[in-house]
Amino acid sequence: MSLPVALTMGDPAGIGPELTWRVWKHLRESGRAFFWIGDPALLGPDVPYRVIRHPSEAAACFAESLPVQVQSCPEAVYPGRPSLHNASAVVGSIEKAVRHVLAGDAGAVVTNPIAKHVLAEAGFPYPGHTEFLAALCGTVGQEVMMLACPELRVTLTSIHVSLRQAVESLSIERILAVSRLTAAALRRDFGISQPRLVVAGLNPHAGENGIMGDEEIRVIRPAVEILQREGLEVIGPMPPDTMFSAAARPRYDAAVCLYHDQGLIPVKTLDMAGGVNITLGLPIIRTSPDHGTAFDIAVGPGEQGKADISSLLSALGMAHDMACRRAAHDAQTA
Ligand SMILES: NC(=O)C1=CN([C@@H]2O[C@H](COP(=O)(O)OP(=O)(O)OC[C@H]3O[C@@H](n4cnc5c(N)ncnc54)[C@H](O)[C@@H]3O)[C@@H](O)[C@H]2O)C=CC1
Ligand SMILES: NCC(=O)COP(=O)(O)O
Repeated sequence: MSLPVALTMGDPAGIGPELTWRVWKHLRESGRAFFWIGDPALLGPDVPYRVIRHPSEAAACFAESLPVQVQSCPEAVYPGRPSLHNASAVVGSIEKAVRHVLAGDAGAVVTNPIAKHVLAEAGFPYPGHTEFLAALCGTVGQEVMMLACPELRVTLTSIHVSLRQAVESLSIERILAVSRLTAAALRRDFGISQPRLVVAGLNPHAGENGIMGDEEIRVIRPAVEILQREGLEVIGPMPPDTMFSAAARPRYDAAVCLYHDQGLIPVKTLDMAGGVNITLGLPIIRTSPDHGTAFDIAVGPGEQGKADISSLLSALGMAHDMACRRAAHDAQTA
């Protein structure tokens, strides 16, 4: 990918600023340029940075300085103490990143973590990046959350809703839409020409023939059968307690899961450090680390604390790989 990646600020009181400069130090010789849309005051005096006006300036200075497009925080930032008054800057950074990618000036958006409850309290009407990005891209309703680590990929039929809402909103149509989108992304962005999916069950033992819940009979199995008739290699509903075992995982390329924690617990348990959050169903590429703001370990400007940079590194690497594969796929199918 020749275009630089746009990296957002995230919550300035979280670990995003520390991760950003440490990841830049790690990648500065790699040629995989990114620029940060954030407040330079958060970087500390020892991090060389260069203010850029346009993403096209990022690659040339990347080896020497962290390219920054300035997004100032209106209020002083205290590590671990998020402020409602900085919400506008957090949101502004995301908006700018998306604008750059939609304009063709950046190759992908990678987001640093935000605190959803803080933004909500400040009046932000979206439960997370995923829904906001869909709104910014004009693709509301098509967004799907994928979490991926080397051992496992999952996609979700519902995202930031209560468990009750996730179950109530489960439908044949939703499983079909998410499965089709997952298969398309595996082909286009992950280079898997014949994707194999598994759809999770919802109930213990996948319902045990209806004695422990009937969603498998009414909703999940009919959806799987439709997908199979379409020619997709898909199995399920599979009992959720065994489908993520080391023996089961090689049977599929992605698992379609029916609520947030059903998919995210196995990924984060297997690989909290290396997991990546990917938004499917957007016209742009977006990835993020799988973890949150980690306010409990956030440190001041330029300080190095306990934060593990692996997940942000994986997110940047994944964005780059997806862009390369997508370009090759699109060129082949054009
Ligand atoms: N993509 C995003 O913007 C995400 C945002 N969040 C937000 O983060 C906030 C805090 O959420 P939590 O559930 O506490 O999850 P969290 O991931 O921020 O923290 C959970 C635990 O993991 C540790 N941890 C997280 N990332 C780490 C890293 N890179 N290195 C070392 N330790 C790390 C933290 O110190 C904490 O003990 C919430 O407001 C939530 O909305 C959560 C997940 C994703
Ligand atoms: N648990 C993952 C998560 O909540 C991230 O959401 P988003 O901000 O990427 O939409």
